Amino acid sequence: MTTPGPTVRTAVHGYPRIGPDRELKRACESYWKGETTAAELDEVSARLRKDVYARLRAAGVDDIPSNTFSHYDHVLDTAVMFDLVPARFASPAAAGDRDEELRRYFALARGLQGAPPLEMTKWFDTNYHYLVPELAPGTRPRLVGDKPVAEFLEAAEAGYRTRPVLVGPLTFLMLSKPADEAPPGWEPVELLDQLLDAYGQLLVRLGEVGAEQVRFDEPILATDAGRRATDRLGHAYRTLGALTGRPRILVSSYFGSIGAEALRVLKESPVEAVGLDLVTDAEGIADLAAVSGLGGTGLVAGVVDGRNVWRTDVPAASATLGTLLALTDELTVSTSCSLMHVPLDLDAETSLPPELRGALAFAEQKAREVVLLGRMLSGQAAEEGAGSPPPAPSFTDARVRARLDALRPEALERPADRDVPAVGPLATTTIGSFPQTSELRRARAAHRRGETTREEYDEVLRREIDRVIALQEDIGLDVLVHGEPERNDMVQYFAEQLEGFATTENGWVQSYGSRCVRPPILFGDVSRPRAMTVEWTSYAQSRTDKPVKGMLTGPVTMLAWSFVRTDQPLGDTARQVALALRDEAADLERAGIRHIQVDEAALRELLPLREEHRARYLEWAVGAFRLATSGLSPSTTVHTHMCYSEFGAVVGAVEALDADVTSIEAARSRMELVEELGRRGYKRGIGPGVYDIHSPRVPSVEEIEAALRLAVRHVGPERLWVNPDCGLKTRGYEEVGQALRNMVEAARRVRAALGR
Ligand code: MET
Ligand SMILES: [Zn+2]
Repeated sequence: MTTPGPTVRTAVHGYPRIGPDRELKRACESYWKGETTAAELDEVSARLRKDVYARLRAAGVDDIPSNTFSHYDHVLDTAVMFDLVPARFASPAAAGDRDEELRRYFALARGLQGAPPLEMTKWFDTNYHYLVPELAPGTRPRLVGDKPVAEFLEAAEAGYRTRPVLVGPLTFLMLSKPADEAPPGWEPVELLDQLLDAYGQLLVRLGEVGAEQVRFDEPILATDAGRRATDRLGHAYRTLGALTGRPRILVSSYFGSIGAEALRVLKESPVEAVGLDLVTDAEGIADLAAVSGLGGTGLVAGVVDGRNVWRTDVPAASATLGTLLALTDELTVSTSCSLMHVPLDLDAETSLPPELRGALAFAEQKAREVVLLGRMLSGQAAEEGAGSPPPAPSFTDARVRARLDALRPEALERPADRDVPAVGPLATTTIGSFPQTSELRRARAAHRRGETTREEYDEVLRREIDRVIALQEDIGLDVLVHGEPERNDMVQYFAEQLEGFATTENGWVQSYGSRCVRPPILFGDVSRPRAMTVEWTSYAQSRTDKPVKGMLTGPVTMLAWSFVRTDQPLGDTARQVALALRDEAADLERAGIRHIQVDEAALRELLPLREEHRARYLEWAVGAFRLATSGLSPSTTVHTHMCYSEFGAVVGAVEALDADVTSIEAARSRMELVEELGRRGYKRGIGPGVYDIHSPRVPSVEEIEAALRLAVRHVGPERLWVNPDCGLKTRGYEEVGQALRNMVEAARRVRAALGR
């Protein structure tokens, strides 16, 4: 058991960068408000970086990454460093003017008067958002920044020999989008050679200052498009590899396997090591076998899950690593991806149930798992490791399982010829939430701290509902909502009330920029002890004669925005959530609610990165939605809502969900999806968002009218619903009132023109 093995190194891809107490969020926000200076912000950031290095060293990690810190986003950092900044933002600041430099950086992320920010989109299938660079044929990448060099030197000064991490050139270009001025058909990846020059300069520069190894992250290789780009991959790393005076190169991918073809290309290229995610799918090992191992190329083996919160099954991971020893001369134990996707430290959680706590590992604990595995592999920790218990215990509930088993397939179908009562033509409604005012937030915080009674807090909520109902009646909307004032978050609100979920006190994860979320932990079989929304929805209904729409968060979205158990397929877990929602929907119906919306905001987000996995996913995702909604009477109107417009990949799913009304973002995509649905003969209701709620701008009656006329042309007036493109919770009442009035007026005009 204690035979000394080869020397094995340990590494992590990255670490939470927001700080143990979300220091980065606070520091950025005060800087934005002008309360602090650039120097003060930089000081906090430097402290946070050093804290990460210190934690990783204390855990015993050998290869500590640098340049994984960011003030907002690592893709944005890369764009700025290579001067890939759209013309609507001012030209580079005079060297040395740090305040100017930071202002421009944040302007790209947050926009300026007259200069909308870069688009934000999800980083692969995670809930982290990156900023999308805009490139055009005339874009000239050049190295103008030195963030990786400066952070390497800063770390070195503090006594840490780090490994700088860069977003790889292929991933960077494939995640960018063509700027408006780019000719149709042009793709950012055509800038590869020019960008490689700039990357090359940076690489050599890093070598000059003493970096021994640089890691290039190429997660794009986990997608179909990335896997098809192996020629470019080979070209990029042959080019970078040929530079003299360069550090060693490690190319890492994550969020899925990269396929044998990409692996072969990297093995044959001059790069010294390849990093693979061996957690997300089981294919990585087969790929390694298919290329007969890596031989002299090092392997960084991601065996500790970087994006979920469960303890690693140490014996199993250790066995995997044992196999890998035969496939490379140089093995490094690592995480599957950056730990920025999990909370920082489990020790900060004091009120989790102990049996659950014992099954969890956050970033701090995961770094230690990596080190333990490394020691076991090199024979230094055999006993320790062998004694480690298996991970996540199963928390099962026989009643939930029995109920699901007993469901007959007929129970999952609503009659195809159902005829829900018409509200339209051009029925007007909203997506659910109304502005979360500071008064509401204060009341919630005070209640959480125990400073107010339940009754007092409920009274605040009832007053808010009164106001939201009165406002909607005044505006003249057709189907009203209660406004969701009781919800801090559309997932957490339900997670707090369902069995099988736990919520954390400090489990913050960066979602974008300074925005952090605390994903709930779905650890056991899910059930609903009592009704979750009926009280508020019924109260709202009691205040108006217009129909009030009940609001539930759908099963896929509940999963997408939580950390989910891995001891059973996601689809099985989704069914349990769906069953609880089915009960809730039934209770709403029994309470007289005639419209029920089940939001599937994240249906697109969980869509697998690779086409070949999509059909299976859509099957269970659609099945879960149907399970949640099919118990309702044929005369209840089932609504659903999705938050995105690039819709090709899921248009079939929209039809399959079989909701009576689907609201979806369309404001920015010129009603393309309505056209597509019209073409396909879609026969249910559709509510293309008629204006973009992500901006405070109030849309004019005329522009909404134009959008509606276009939509009427494609699907006719009867099935067309009129609504904003998402919930209104992030907006203010002033703009919301005006925007909705304009929306209702636009609908009235279009109806009048149709003689209705
Ligand atoms: C992100 S989708 C939001 C849907 C939810 N009903 C809301 O209006 O806020
Ligand atoms: Zn939405």
